[in-house]
Amino acid sequence: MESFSTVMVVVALALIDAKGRVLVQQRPADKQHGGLWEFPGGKVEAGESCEQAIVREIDEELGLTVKASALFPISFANQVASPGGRSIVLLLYGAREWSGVAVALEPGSAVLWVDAQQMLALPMPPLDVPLARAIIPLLEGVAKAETAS
Ligand SMILES: Nc1nc2c([nH]c(=O)n2[C@@H]2O[C@H](COP(=O)(O)OP(=O)(O)OP(=O)(O)O)[C@@H](O)[C@H]2O)c(=O)[nH]1
Repeated sequence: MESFSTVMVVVALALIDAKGRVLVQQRPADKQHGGLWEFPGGKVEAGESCEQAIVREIDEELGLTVKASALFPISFANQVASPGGRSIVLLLYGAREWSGVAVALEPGSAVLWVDAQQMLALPMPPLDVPLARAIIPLLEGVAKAETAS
C-alpha cells in the first residue's frame, strides 16, 4: 500500500547582497504569525522540487527572478506535530545572485534589507529564529570582505 508523508515541507530563501545584508519579509497582520519577519518562501506544492518552489515563491512574493542554479542549502529547522497534527520542516536556501528589485507584492506585507544585528532584533516565527542564527557567519563574512576592499 502506498503511504504519504505527513510532513509539510516549507522552503525559504536568504537573499544575501554585496553589503552583507539579507532580505526579510513581514507577514500580513491577518495571517498566522502576522506582523513577524520571516525569510521569503512558502509551501512546496505537489509535483514541485524544493528549488522550483523557491523560484516560484520569490517571483510571486517579491517579483524577483532567481535561478535554481544560484541556490545553495544553508540549514533547516523542524517542528514536531502535536498528536494528529502535521509536522513542518523549513529548509533555508541562500542566493547571492538574482535579478530585479524586491517589492512586497502580497497585500499587507513588507520587505526590508537588514544586517546581522538588525535581523536578530526583529520578531520572527519560531522556525525562522534558528535559521537567522545560521546565516550570521555568511552575512558577517561578506561585510568583512566589503570593509577590507
Ligand atoms: N516561515 C515559517 N513558517 C511557519 C512557521 N511555523 C509555521 O507553522 N509556519 C507555516 O508554514 C507555512 C508557510 O507557507 P506559506 O508562507 O506559503 O503560507 P502562507 O500562510 O503565507 O500562505 P497560504 O495562504 O498559502 O497558507 C505557513 O502555513 C506558516 O504559517 C515558522 O516558524 N516559520
